Amino acid sequence: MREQVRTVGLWLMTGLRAAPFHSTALVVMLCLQAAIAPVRTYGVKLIVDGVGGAGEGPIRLGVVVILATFAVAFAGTSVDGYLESAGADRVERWVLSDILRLTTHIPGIEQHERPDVADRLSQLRDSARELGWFALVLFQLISTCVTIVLVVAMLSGVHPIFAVLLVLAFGQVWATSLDSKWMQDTMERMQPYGRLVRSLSELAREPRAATELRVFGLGPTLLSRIRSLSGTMYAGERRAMVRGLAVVTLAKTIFRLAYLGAVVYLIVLAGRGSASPGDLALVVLLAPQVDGAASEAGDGVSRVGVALRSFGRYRWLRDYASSHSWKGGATPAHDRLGDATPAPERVGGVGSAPVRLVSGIELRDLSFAYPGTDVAVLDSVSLVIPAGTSVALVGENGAGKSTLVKLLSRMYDPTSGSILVDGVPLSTIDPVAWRERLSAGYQDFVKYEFSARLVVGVGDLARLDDEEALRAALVRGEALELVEELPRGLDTQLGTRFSESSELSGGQWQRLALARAFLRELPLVLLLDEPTAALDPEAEHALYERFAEASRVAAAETGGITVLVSHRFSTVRMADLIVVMDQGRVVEVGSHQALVGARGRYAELFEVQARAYR
Ligand SMILES: Nc1ncnc2c1ncn2[C@@H]1O[C@H](COP(=O)(O)OP(=O)(O)OP(=O)(O)O)[C@@H](O)[C@H]1O
Repeated sequence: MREQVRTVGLWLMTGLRAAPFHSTALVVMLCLQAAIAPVRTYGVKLIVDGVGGAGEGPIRLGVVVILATFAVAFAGTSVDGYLESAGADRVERWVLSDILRLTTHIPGIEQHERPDVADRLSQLRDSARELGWFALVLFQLISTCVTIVLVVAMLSGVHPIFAVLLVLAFGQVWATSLDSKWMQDTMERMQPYGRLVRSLSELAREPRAATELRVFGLGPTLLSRIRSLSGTMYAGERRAMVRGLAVVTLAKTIFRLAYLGAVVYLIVLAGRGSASPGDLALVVLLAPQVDGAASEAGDGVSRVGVALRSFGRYRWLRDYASSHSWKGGATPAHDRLGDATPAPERVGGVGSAPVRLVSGIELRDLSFAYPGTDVAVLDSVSLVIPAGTSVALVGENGAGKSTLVKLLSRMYDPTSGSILVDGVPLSTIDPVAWRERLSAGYQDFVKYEFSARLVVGVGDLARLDDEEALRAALVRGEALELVEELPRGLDTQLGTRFSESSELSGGQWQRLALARAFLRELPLVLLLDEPTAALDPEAEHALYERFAEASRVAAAETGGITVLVSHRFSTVRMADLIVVMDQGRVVEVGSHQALVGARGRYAELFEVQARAYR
């Protein structure tokens, strides 16, 4: 119940913050409109009673009442459409930007890599439109409730027996909301199918997948998979729809029969002189209003249910973002989904990042399992990386190299053990400040579809307009010539999405990604995770020579460390320290010469590659 109250609180707060004027004006308009039909019917009753002998007074009042309702209806139809859509747009835009703000401000990447969390986030984005319509949904329900209260009050004034109809009207509301709940549950259950259909459909349209799909003749298979998944989804939804329709029809039939019975009873009373003709007119004219209002209230309740679910997800994201904000420097405990436990306070609070390394980085008995799993991907890793060294991580696929790189950039904190930066636990250093001291290049780099200047400049936004710095980074990334050949040089739009843009090859994109990594001068840690996989051997060799030079400068000036992940031993051998990993453990550490001399795992792997080149 407390959770529900918090969700409703968030709902109201969001509407009032995002569209205060529209929300308030809409409430007033809808309440006035809700009163129109019953009040107008009351005007008719006054006229009928006046004509039936009650005199001119009721007739005059009845006419005034009816004219007033027409005036309010006219004013309402002129402005409420605008209020509804403008208010809904404002709320939707506000919520969408808040979702983006919340997700981008989470320092870690768990929410992107953990399927159950990513699933919830995608559900939330899908329901952003529903959040936008929140004001309309809520206010329509309020308006319908006002109608019901007025109508039932009038009917009870005629005879108390009509109050019983209220109970049956709520039976209708309950049936409609049950119908909606079943439908929502089904749609939620079907959501993974929906997402799969969407991702398969995107795959079929994706230009980068076009060649492979054709070579492997995957088109028909993809199509039949999409059809079968859609079939499963629609069958589930149809079942829920039929079940809901049966319950709603039953409730409506009971209500209408009861109302009919009440009207017949009133006719009998009128025959005995216990009810006026105006009372009879009132009851007959109010019949469709009660029926309509009961159905509308049912729809309103079910839409409120949908909106509450959406706002429940929105609230969950807010809680998740706050418990994963790493306040106090600590990452949250690996929580169960939905149980977003607050981050434990850390003694000493957040530390700032050092400006230079004196002793280096030490991994002390470090183990790590990805959140939501209990497989130790890194297992009791202990390693000392002295300041000013370059270290290469090697090992078979899945050995844990990229995971270690993620931990060094504090995308995650270790499950146990620690990373010490000059003796200070990395988990106590502000992640944003720490990342300002890093730079990185990855194999699966991002192809930002920006201008070439920005593609490189995002590596250090402060130096976006520093031509000299950009040029130096391009030289180091072996990308200067490539940019000079672009139609508008650094200001050329890259990618395929704009008519004036230039598309690059995979290797050319990677050179720009490397230039980006080299833009930040003298980082304390330069992380290179297979950053040259798409380069030709000549470019790769030239690049590593420059990169070795850059690491020497960084080493001398700041004690900076370079961490390189690579499967190519010709580059690995240049590193001061080579770390061989196997199934999450460090199995050998040493220089190239020492490890070849030791005739262990490294020597074996090196020999296999060297033989292939002979
Ligand atoms: N987000 C994730 N969630 C759960 N498990 C993961 C995740 N990312 C990687 N793993 C698992 O962690 C293990 C180590 O993966 P990692 O990417 O660190 O290996 P790697 O040594 O870099 O491999 P490669 O040489 O293929 O790049 C693998 O078994 C992988 O399945």
